[in-house]
Amino acid sequence: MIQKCRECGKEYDVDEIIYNCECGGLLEIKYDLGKIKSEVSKEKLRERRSGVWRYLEYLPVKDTNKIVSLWEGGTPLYKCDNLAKKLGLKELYVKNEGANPTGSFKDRGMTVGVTRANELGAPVVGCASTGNTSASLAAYSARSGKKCIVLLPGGKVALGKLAQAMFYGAKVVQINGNFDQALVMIKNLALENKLYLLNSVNPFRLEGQKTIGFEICDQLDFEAPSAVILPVGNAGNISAIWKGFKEFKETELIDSLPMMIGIQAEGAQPIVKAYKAQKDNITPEESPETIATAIRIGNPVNAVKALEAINQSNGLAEFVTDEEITAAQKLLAQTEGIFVEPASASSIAGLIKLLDMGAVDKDGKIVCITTGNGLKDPDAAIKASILPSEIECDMEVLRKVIEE
Ligand SMILES: Cc1ncc(COP(=O)(O)O)c(C=O)c1O
Ligand SMILES: N[C@@H](CCOP(=O)(O)O)C(=O)O
Repeated sequence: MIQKCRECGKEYDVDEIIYNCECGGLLEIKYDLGKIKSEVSKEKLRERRSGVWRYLEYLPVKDTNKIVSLWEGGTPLYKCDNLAKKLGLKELYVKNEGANPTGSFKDRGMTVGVTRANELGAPVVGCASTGNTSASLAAYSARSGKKCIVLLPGGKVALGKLAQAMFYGAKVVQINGNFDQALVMIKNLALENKLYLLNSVNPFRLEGQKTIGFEICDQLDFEAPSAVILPVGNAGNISAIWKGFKEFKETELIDSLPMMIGIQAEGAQPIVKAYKAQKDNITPEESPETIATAIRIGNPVNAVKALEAINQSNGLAEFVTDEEITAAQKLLAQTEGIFVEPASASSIAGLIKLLDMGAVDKDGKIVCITTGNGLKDPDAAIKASILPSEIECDMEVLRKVIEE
């Protein structure tokens, strides 16, 4: 197991704390997949409890006694027949990552990332965040007795996420700036050795997130879906999940790969623009804006990897409007009983848009990933709801109201 630069191929020992190669390229964890193939089998994996650590052989951990876990992963893959019928689809699934311990997919990354911090003996961890990364890191650092510092874009973090980061005991600092600026600042602190950085520039964290791909295949009886649709912000998740699918295929646990479809919000779509212009890197957006605050990101650090995942998989990238996001959020809640935060609903909004454009095969096996729980952002949900009627304690009035 080594850290390897995706750009120049330079290799680094796994114990070296480094976030970018000296050439500036992003790092990836590489394994001896031949060895893993000889060690794992579908049956062996199935004997273990579901969750991130079911896939231990594929994870960069040396000392299992150092694992920091809140039982993350093992999230439901709902077959959504009501929604499928409405949209004219044969087979639609929602992989609901909102069911993780802190309510988002970030927990999969943090169990591995904070375990790495534990192995390295790092006493302080930190991140910049639009909300979920901070909520998750705060929880895992509490569990492992580490100090946690989070940098947030002031006034742009959903209430539930802010409450989580504060309540788990992190030192929360809000900047008068956006997420992209916060990430530059916290990375500077990491380079000054003030903390161990656990944003998605950290390749160990992303290894945990690739288990979403493993788990989808596992839940589909070791078959890959035809398409996976997910929201894209800093773009670590789509890259990680694609890596997961490829590793499962290389170790012969699946025999095909899905199209990776990334969805961004209209006001924060650097990857969509680059994809449509057939470029392999983005032009950063200076003032990203969307109701889906989790993906309000203009300069995604993993953009190159995400574009590669999309292109390698014959996938695509599309944007959706805030109105389409809110409509999809409601539709999913009211047809399937699944309450997700706005960013997550962009996967459903994207699916609807792509179906209208004829860009998705209606007969395929489609998986939409919903990345965060609806309770994270109560303001957005309440704004989009019909408010309760208020009445006196009078049965006559009540009867009238319920008939309206
Ligand atoms: C709920 C939610 N969905 C999607 C994303 C986007 O994930 P990524 O940054 O890995 O692209 C994030 C965070 O970025 C998020 O918090
Ligand atoms: N949506 C993210 C943004 C940060 O992304 P990361 O994957 O680099 O941590 C968040 O929840 O903060």
